[in-house]
Amino acid sequence: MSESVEHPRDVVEDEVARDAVERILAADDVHAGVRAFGGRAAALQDERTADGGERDGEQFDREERAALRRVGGLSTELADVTEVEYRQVRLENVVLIGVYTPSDTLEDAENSMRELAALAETAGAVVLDGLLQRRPHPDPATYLGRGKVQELADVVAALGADTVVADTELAPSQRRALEDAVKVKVIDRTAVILDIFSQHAKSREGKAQVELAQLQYLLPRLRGWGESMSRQAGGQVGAGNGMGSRGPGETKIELDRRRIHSRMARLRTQIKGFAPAREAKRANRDRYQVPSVAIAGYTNAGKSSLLNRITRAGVLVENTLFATLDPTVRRSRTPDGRVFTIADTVGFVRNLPHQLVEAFRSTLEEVSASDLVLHVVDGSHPDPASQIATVRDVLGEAGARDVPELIVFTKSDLIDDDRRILLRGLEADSVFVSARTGEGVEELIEEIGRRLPEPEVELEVVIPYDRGDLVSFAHDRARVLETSYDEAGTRIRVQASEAVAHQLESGAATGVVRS
Ligand SMILES: Nc1nc2c(ncn2[C@@H]2O[C@H](COP(=O)(O)OP(=O)(O)OP(=O)(O)O)[C@@H](O)[C@H]2O)c(=O)[nH]1
Ligand SMILES: [Mg+2]
Repeated sequence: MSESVEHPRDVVEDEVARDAVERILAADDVHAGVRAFGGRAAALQDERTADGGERDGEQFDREERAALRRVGGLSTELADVTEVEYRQVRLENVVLIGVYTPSDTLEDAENSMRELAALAETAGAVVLDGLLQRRPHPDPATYLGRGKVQELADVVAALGADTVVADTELAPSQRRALEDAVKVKVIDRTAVILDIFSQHAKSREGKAQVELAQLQYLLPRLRGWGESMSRQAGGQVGAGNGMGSRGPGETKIELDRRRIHSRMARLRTQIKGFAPAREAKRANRDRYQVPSVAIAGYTNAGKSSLLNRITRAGVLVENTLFATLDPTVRRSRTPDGRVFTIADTVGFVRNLPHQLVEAFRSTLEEVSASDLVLHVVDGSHPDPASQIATVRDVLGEAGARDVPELIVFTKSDLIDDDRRILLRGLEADSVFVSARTGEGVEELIEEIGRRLPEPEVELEVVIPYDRGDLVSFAHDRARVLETSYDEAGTRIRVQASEAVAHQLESGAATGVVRS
């Protein structure tokens, strides 16, 4: 049911959209209180490195002044917004909105908006503009202040946008009120993230997890034309009495609700059904006590690239958010020859919808069962500290708080020495690597070796020549220190876990020496 939607990005269309922004930015009307961004999608690697992302106050002012410039005659008629299109958000030309409170700095608010732009683009949208309002707190009824909502409606009409995206999770009633005022579809950050996940989910388990999260999100947001009637009915919804309190629209919603509930129940059962396969794999690793490393980190941090560097595994690397949704587990070795598994995981993002954390819990548990978390941080990101905090929050929620963590600043090819010093100050116990140039990767693997549990048994055995399988087993699961060839078979000296040692002993010809 969660088929992915293709959003072919037409270059020409993109240009036209940017033209519209240029045109609007060229004007200089003065409006205070709402800020706008020209900076696009700063969370995406190439955008940032391409234009350096630098802007001074003057540029910012210009944007601010231009933000609410009105262009007449371009309006999008609202035909029908009676239902939430949750599964295929079908974002097209969007305007982003955000509120920042006095406790947020402007810089944070901007970073968050740029990230929202990157998310919207990843979902397939073209971002036309972004508006920020400073307020003591978001308006409970309309998110932005009432006056600003009208200005937003004007901007939307002027730009010909068809969707507004709010940088928050809107209450269902806020979304409705905004939609009524702005006359185009309004969605929130959560819906965008869910949309990206549904486009990127590949495995059956991933798809089921995302669909469950989408349905959970949708449930309180069902809307039909019966909704206004139930509002008129003055809180009698669901009481089932009184004429007019149960229009046909509401009946349909009831029906939808029931269908959603039963679908969710089925998905939960299905997801539970996937657990045994994963547990079997994990149990097999556990049996021979193969140490496990999990790579975790913010989305687009460079996790898959690093895994590729470490294992040459050919994992999908993409300059897009949430490229990886299905955990990949590979094997690698420490420099002294010990085997460990290393797993890639789904990226995190601030305000990761809690429905998703819930739905991906089983996947995240993989992390909590590991011996070491490589917490990968994009060293070139403008705000690594808050990314680190976000990732630690989610790891905590997933029960991985007690797993030893190694901070890995990646993309070191993009940062200078000052930046290194700054990052080192942030996290003293960290390593720097570049998946692109390979810098620091060997040191990282050495560090992994130092931090993984040591095998406890040293053993010398002679394995008969007809048991080649046991010799390769030893190479696979243990650290082979010495090999020589006797008449009776292959003599090897290994360091191994108890379970592996036991296996080797049982197949050995003679001369088992334990130390
Ligand atoms: N310059 C540079 N770019 C890098 C480096 N590592 C990764 N990248 C780029 O960063 C982008 C994201 O890399 P991924 O490895 O897909 O990141 P990820 O953390 O797996 O991302 P998700 O799976 O989407 O959460 C890609 O465009 C990479 O080419 C690096 O060391 N240096
Ligand atoms: Mg990835």
